[in-house]
Amino acid sequence: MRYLTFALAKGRLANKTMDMFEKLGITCDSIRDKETRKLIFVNEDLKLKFFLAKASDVPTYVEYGAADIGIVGEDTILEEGRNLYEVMDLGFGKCKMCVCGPESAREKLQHGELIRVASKYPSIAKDYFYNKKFQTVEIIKLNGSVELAPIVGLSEVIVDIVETGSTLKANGLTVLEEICDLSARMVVNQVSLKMEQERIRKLIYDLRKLKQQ
Ligand SMILES: Nc1ncnc2c1ncn2[C@@H]1O[C@H](COP(=O)(O)OP(=O)(O)OP(=O)(O)O)[C@@H](O)[C@H]1O
Ligand SMILES: O=P(O)(O)OC[C@H]1O[C@H](OP(=O)(O)OP(=O)(O)O)[C@H](O)[C@@H]1O
Repeated sequence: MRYLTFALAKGRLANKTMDMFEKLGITCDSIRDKETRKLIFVNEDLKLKFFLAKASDVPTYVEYGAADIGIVGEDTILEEGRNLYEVMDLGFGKCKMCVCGPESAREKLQHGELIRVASKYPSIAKDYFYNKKFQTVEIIKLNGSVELAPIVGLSEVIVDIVETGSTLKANGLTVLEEICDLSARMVVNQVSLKMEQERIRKLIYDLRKLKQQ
């Protein structure tokens, strides 16, 4: 039997993913070890491999077949636009993609003024404003701590993930428009889904049952 390989977005989703797999009896030695510099973990008995990758790279590994299955946020899937099968909403990692800024930016949005939009998600931001038609925007790509941008005058608004809203609140910002709900998803390589149909379908079936409990 060949190995089935999983690419997990490292960071906050990886632990929740392993919690979910452990409930199905799928474990992996030392993947939880915070000290380890290892990136790949093997379960010999089940013929499974897990590797931890930067979230934005997970869809790339899966599209090229370096991983059969990926677990990643829907934000990353939308942003990367790779050819994948999205097979399951895992029900954790829930948050919203929003346009945020100081209250003073609301009017600029309503009047369709030219605004600068800072985001880790330039493609999602571009699509959102393109579909709104009347708003002209300049998108500025950032790589993190995006809430800084309106505070220091880099942009009028940001497009970013909001979960509890505490980062916005702590920085005097607010949600101005909601773009979409997000959660963690399971994605599958298109060839793997055909070649490993039985094992992947069984996994999806088990995860669905677990979700209903
Ligand atoms: N409050 C939240 N903030 C950020 N991401 C969240 C939140 N809640 C759920 N998520 C989900 O977790 C995913 C991973 O977030 P995490 O913060 O671990 O990595 P990241 O900051 O996107 O990656 P990196 O630090 O490599 O840039 C996000 O893509 C999103 O789908
Ligand atoms: O609504 P909240 O619960 O406050 O969560 C949202 C914050 O969390 C994320 O940042 P992250 O911690 O991933 O750091 P980053 O900004 O450097 O990506 C996101 O970009 C927001 O800043």
